[in-house]
Amino acid sequence: MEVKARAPGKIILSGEHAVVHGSTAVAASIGLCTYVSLQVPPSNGCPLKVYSLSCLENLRLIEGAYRSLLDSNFFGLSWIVVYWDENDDRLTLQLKDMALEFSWPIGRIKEALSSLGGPFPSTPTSCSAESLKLILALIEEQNILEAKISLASGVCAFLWLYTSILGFKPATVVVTSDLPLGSGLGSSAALCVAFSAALLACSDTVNIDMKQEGWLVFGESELELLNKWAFEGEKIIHGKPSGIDNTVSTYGRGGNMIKFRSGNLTRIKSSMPLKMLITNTKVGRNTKALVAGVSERTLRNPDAMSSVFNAVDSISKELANVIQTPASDDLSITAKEEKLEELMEMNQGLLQCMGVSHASIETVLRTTLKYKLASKLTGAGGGGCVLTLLPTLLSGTIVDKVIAELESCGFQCLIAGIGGNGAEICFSASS
Ligand SMILES: Nc1ncnc2c1ncn2[C@@H]1O[C@H](COP(=O)(O)OP(=O)(O)O)[C@@H](O)[C@H]1O
Ligand SMILES: C[C@@](O)(CCOP(=O)(O)O)CC(=O)O
Ligand SMILES: [Mg+2]
Repeated sequence: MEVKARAPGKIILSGEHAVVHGSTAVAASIGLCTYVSLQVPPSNGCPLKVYSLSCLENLRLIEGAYRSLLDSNFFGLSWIVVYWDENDDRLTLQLKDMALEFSWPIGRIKEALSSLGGPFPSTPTSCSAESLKLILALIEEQNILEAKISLASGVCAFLWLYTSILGFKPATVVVTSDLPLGSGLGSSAALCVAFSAALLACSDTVNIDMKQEGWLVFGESELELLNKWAFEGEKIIHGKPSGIDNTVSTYGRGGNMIKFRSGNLTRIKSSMPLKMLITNTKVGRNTKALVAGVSERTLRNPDAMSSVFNAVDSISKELANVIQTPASDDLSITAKEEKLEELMEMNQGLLQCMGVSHASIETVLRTTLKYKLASKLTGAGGGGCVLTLLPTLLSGTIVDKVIAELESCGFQCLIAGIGGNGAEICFSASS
């Protein structure tokens, strides 16, 4: 059986970092997703597939399934039934975009992690420091290249989610993504949401008709469970996440945005067309380190930082109001856009106070300001992506000029659809 899951990335229009400290933030999903395919073989001893001898070539497609071949003669033709062999049971994770594969014999995972007691799919549980150590030991055995060591946290999150939700079943899991990694567009959360969605869909906890075709959405209670598991994965990657990224990636729906504060979401409907240019500075950074940096600054300057976080809270609430309030004779779309630009600039100033801007971000701000366009970083900052509001009346020529100038600095620009769908799953018979 194969289950596929997809989960979108996000942009934060206001409130990143401050949201970790209890302020309101406003975010929306974008039309770039992470995809997970999970292939689980049938339980041991069950025939995996029946082939006619003329299709024997196809057997080569099934790695490691040769040992228990059973010859039979069925309706006068020669057929071969292929059984899954327990000794070949492996858990394999392929990170396609990085051309990386991790693979462990199930016996080895059991030996290392059975003390953790999984599976407990309906009880989202945090990965303790001791459990993390055991998981890291399994990853170290795979000799991950130094240059790709930052991926280890994603693999840890995978092993924790996998063994907690499905236990010690063999499977092949393949990950691909449209999202740039470590750029502020929420690739870590999209990964955890897509993993959790695929795993829960395969578990006995979630009641879903596997015969339905096309992309499916979980019901509300399953979405809540999915979001909680994804948050546990995000904790392994971010250290101290607010939960906004996994919430947006789980619950995004039909043009909605999300207002988020202290774990609670309010869906908000935008009453205006919102077009954002996303500029990826391509300066790599790590959310965990940036979030920890803001917490350290807060410990050193509690009163000043509390004022900064309060100011961000007011900006996010105001921004949500502007987005929701319909345009009228008294409040034109242009006036609303000017208000948004001002709020974005104020938020960016406060992000600088938190110490998460970067020279490359400042270059984007200066470049877009030449065209009278307002910008702010999105996500954790320290490099990564910057948002620029593209007002409705802005000519296509200006947009082209800004993009050309930004790209001449070595940055990469894209205009993504805002407010797409959240997590979805799809079943298919394994090929
Ligand atoms: N498609 C993916 N494949 C492997 N790891 C991923 C993938 N997407 C995200 N990750 C993990 O998430 C980390 C990036 O997360 P983070 O620093 O929070 O940045 P962001 O969430 O903004 O992209 C990566 O270093 C990796 O561990
Ligand atoms: C900085 C923060 O507000 C957002 C981080 O987003 P990203 O991982 O940079 O996409 C952290 C969080 O809310 O968990
Ligand atoms: Mg992240």
